[in-house]
Order: sequence, then C-alpha cells, then structure tokens
Amino acid sequence: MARRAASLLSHWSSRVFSVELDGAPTYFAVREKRRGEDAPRVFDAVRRGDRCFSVLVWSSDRVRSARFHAQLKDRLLGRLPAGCRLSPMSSFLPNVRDSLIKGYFLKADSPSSSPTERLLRDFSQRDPLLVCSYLNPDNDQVWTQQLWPDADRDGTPRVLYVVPSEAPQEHPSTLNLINSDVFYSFEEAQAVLKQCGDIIPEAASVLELLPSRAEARSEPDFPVIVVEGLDATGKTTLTQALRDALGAALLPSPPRCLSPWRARFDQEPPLIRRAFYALGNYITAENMRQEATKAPVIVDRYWHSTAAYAIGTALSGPPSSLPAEGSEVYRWPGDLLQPSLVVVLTLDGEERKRRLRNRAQGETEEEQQLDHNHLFRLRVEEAYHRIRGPACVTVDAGPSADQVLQQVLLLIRDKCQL
Ligand SMILES: Nc1nc2c(ncn2[C@@H]2O[C@H](COP(=O)(O)OP(=O)(O)OP(=O)(O)O)[C@@H](O)[C@H]2O)c(=O)[nH]1
Ligand SMILES: Nc1ncnc2c1ncn2[C@@H]1O[C@H](COP(=O)(O)OP(=O)(O)O)[C@@H](O)[C@H]1O
Repeated sequence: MARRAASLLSHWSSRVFSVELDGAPTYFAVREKRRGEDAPRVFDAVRRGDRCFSVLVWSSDRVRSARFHAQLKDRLLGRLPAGCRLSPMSSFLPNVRDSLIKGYFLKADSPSSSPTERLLRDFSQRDPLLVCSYLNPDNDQVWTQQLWPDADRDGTPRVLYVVPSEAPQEHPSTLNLINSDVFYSFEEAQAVLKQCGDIIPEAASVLELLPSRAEARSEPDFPVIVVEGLDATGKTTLTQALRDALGAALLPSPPRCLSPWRARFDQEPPLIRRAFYALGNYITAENMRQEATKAPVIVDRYWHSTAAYAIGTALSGPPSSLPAEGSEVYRWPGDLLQPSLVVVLTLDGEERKRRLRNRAQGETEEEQQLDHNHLFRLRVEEAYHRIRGPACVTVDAGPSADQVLQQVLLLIRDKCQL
C-alpha cells in the first residue's frame, strides 16, 4: 500500500468522518476501545442487521484522485443495486491541511447487502479507494467500522468502534482549499496543468501560452480597473461603456487566447478547472501590464471571480460555513498583479434574474447553479466581499446603465486620478 496510504491509515483513529444527510453534515469518529455512547446520527433509520459502507477516494496523485472522485458517483450508481442510497462523505484530520479525502457513504437498502459488498470488493481491488463496512454486531446500537482488506498485515481484523464526534470549528473543505481549489501562486497552478499533461492533451497548449514567470510588480502609466460581480449584474455593459468613455483597453478574463479550451476545462473537477482559471488571470496580468503603458485598462472579471467561485463551490451550507473574515484563504496571490481599483457590482436578486432572462447569451453550468442554488449564490457573494488586496468598492448596479456608468466614472476619477 502506498506510503501515503500507510500514513493515512496510521492516523485512522484520529480522523473525523463527515456524512451529509439532507444537506447537513453529521460527524463521527472511530476508536479502538468501545465507549458506551449512542450511535452517531448517520445510522439513524438503518434497519437492524443492515450493513452500511463508506467509499473514500485516495491516491498520492491528486489529479488522479480529483478526476476519480468526479466520476465516482455515476460509476457507483450505475452498478449498485437499486435502493442503495449515497450520501456525500469526507474524512479529515482536524486542523491538518490537505488531510481531507472525499467519497460517499452507502446505505444498502436491499434485503441482502452481499451484491453491494461484492461490487465494492471489486472496486476496492482495482481503484484508488478505501472501503469500510459498518456493522452493529450485537444488534444493539453499537456500530463498528471495518476497513477492507479485512485484516492488518498480521491477519487480525482491524475493527474500530464508531462514536459521535463534534463538528469541527471550520467546514472540513476549508482544509483543502489552498492550492487545490484556490491558487495563490503561478507555480502551484502551473504544476497542476503539468500533472494533467498525459490525460488532458489540451493542457500542453495552455501551458505554452503562459508567461515565463509571474510578476506582481508593475509601474504602468495608466490605471487598471477590474469590474466584478455575479452573472447579469451588468459587467459587460459597464466595461464596454467605460472603454468608450475613457478610451481604455478592455480585457476579458479568461483571456481570449484561452477561449478554445475553456469549455474543455469547465468539464474538469475543481482542482484542474480552478488551476486553468488561475493561469488565465496570470496571462491577463501580462496583458494588463502591456496595455497600461498606452491607455487605461478595464478588465471584466479577474481574481475575485476565480477565488469566490472556487470557495463558494468547495463549501456547502450557508455563508456562515465560509472561512472567517481575515482568513488567509481571502488573501491576494503575492505574485499576481494588483489592479488600481476593483468595482464589485451588486444587484437585488429579482432584478438580476430579470436581467439574466433578458440577456441573449447562454449560462455556464455554474451560472445555472447560481440560480437554483440560493446558498451557493450567497456563498459566492460573501466570498467576493471578504477578499483582501487591491482597493475594492461595491457599487449598486440597480440604477440605469448610464447612472451606473456616471457613478463609476466619478469613482475612477476620485480613486485613480484619471
Ligand atoms: N471569468 C471567469 N469566469 C469564471 C471563473 N471561475 C468560474 N467562472 C465561471 O464563468 C462564468 C462567467 O463567464 P464569463 O465569460 O465571465 O461570462 P460573462 O460574459 O462575463 O457574463 P457573466 O459572467 O454572466 O457576467 C462565471 O459565472 C462562472 O460560472 C473565473 O475565474 N473567471
Ligand atoms: N444598469 C442596468 N440597468 C438595466 N439593465 C441592465 C443594466 N446593465 C445591464 N443591463 C442588462 O442586463 C443584462 C445583463 O447585463 P450584462 O452586462 O450582460 O451583465 P454581465 O456581464 O454581468 O452578465 C443585459 O441584457 C443588459 O442589457
């Protein structure tokens, strides 16, 4: 078993396990010794004698883990007996970064769990999975966890007792955010795309477009203004009007040179997708630097979007599950050019929906999520406002397009001496 797996298992009884039941996480741990405690909530409504299983993805190759986890649910549902219910699951070492592994908790609702067991044994022999089975051996409320293969090296079955556990201070996904969902350096994002080379041929084309290195410093003659905000808040309308009013250069993010591969990377799991968008920002930074020697520069989305969508996607639940204000998660990458000003457009939900309906172009899958997943939208909006770095001003995009333009022009004149 790989070295990482061995170290993973050596901490097995220090790990906390989280299972999302109806969108709310419930936590449990495992102990060598039995303690007289009630069974964790995750086993509520499990019929006596039924078996439960957990399937957690692990591999020393994080790109392989990320892609395998993205496909796991469909692969399991495609082969598990009907009636088997999956719940998102993760396991982590409290306060230990990068210790989070993800998968699913299964309740085998079939009369006999042996078809499920046979399938999972088959999976566990072939795939980067840790599979556990859960039993209440004495038919009372004491549950045990058994990790497959069924025994340690010396042949004794490794059975642990399942006990309820407290909720961690921070949402477990926060442990893996840094340089896995949100990238804080050019090299970290570039390393992910280099790791993808053999499975995503398009990664090589993106890598060829990157600057040789990232340079945060810049002494441009003209200001760089980024316009941010949720979909249909009016960014495209405002950025085009600012370009015309100021005789400015208008840059999109991701940059146009990445357009041929965007849809391809949008299909990838967060680790790869966010690295793609992060590298797009470094290319945009190079373009900003060049254009700002000749005229003011207006940018439609930049690092705020990348970080806010990544954080909003990685976490679940209400905005209170986000890392606290001031967390290092919200810091600006030290090697990424900071604009002179970031204008974040905010808009009343109903007006935004009205504008979204009026807007001709389609929606990204993430934009659709923004609409039907109210909590996701609230997390993205809150993450936008917690990001630290360049001067950032929130502007109400509710007034008419021209009124918003006049207000932002005044702001730019005031903040950027234009
Ligand atoms: N530009 C950008 N888009 C991202 C990023 N991360 C995720 N996205 C997704 O891409 C969508 C925006 O795509 P854009 O091409 O910027 O869309 P747009 O033409 O600016 O229109 P709206 O974004 O709807 O205002 C977002 O709504 C997210 O779903 C990122 O880092 N940069
Ligand atoms: N201030 C505004 N008042 C009313 N409608 C607006 C305003 N700004 C933009 N719109 C309209 O709302 C829709 C979305 O605007 P758009 O600029 O595409 O937003 P975004 O780029 O943020 O998605 C478009 O149909 C646009 O004409």
